[in-house]
Amino acid sequence: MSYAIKEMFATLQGEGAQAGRAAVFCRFAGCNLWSGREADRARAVCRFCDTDFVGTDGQGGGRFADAAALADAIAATWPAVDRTQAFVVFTGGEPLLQLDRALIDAVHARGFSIAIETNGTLPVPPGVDWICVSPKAGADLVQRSGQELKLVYPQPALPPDSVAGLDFQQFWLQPMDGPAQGENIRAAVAYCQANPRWRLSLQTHKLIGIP
Ligand SMILES: C[S@@+](CC[C@H](N)C(=O)[O-])C[C@H]1O[C@@H](n2cnc3c(N)ncnc32)[C@H](O)[C@@H]1O
Ligand SMILES: Nc1nc2[nH]cc(C(=O)O)c2c(=O)[nH]1
Ligand code: SF4
Ligand SMILES: [Mg+2]
Repeated sequence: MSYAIKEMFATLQGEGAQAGRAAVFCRFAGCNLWSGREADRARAVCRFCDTDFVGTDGQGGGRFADAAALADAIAATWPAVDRTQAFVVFTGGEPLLQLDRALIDAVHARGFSIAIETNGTLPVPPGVDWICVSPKAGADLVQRSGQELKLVYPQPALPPDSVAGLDFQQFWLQPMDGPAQGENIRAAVAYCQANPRWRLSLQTHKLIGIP
């Protein structure tokens, strides 16, 4: 199968439990909860997205003919000589529209540990080493287990309590970026203080101006 990639770049994971870790980000094109067009945002299921995932025109993006071609490009993007910590984050868009066993195996064969950022509406195939699910109000949650659950906050129709019983090791609240960001940060801090099972995830890459 071929893969449509919006962009691919080396950076640090900015969010959640792995924040600060060197990573290759591989951003798949397309999502099942929004077309990515601003004209459709107001009637999308997911309306607060901070990401351009349309097309294949970003840095390091393109169409990759097969798993070996994409895995080679990921390996070539890893920034360090030391490959023992090689780490790729599959994101998007929604990576589970395209990520398959062939790609997981090809990336593992090149020595990478694999993380995924997903909205949880599709099952994660076996072999992914670190599953981060970020559930969305109004979308059915299919992937109900993993390493971290990262809830963008607030989503009035999806309170933290409603997902706190799922089978994850860690629970994160990530303040929604947008016009109310300041207020959302304050509300998330207050929620974490009152409910210590939840931790605050800041989007640290935005704070320091890296991708
Ligand atoms: C762009 S999404 C791509 C992966 C997948 N579609 C998902 O939603 O998890 C990557 C991460 O950014 C989060 N995110 C998207 N828009 C955001 C916003 N406005 N503020 C804070 N986090 C946001 C998502 O919830 C997800 O955890
Ligand atoms: N540095 C950095 N960390 C991230 N963590 C999750 C991201 C995403 O868009 O999925 C992201 C991103 O876009 N950049
Ligand atoms: S599900 Fe993820 S990629 Fe899709 S619109 Fe929402 S935040 Fe953006
Ligand atoms: Mg992002």
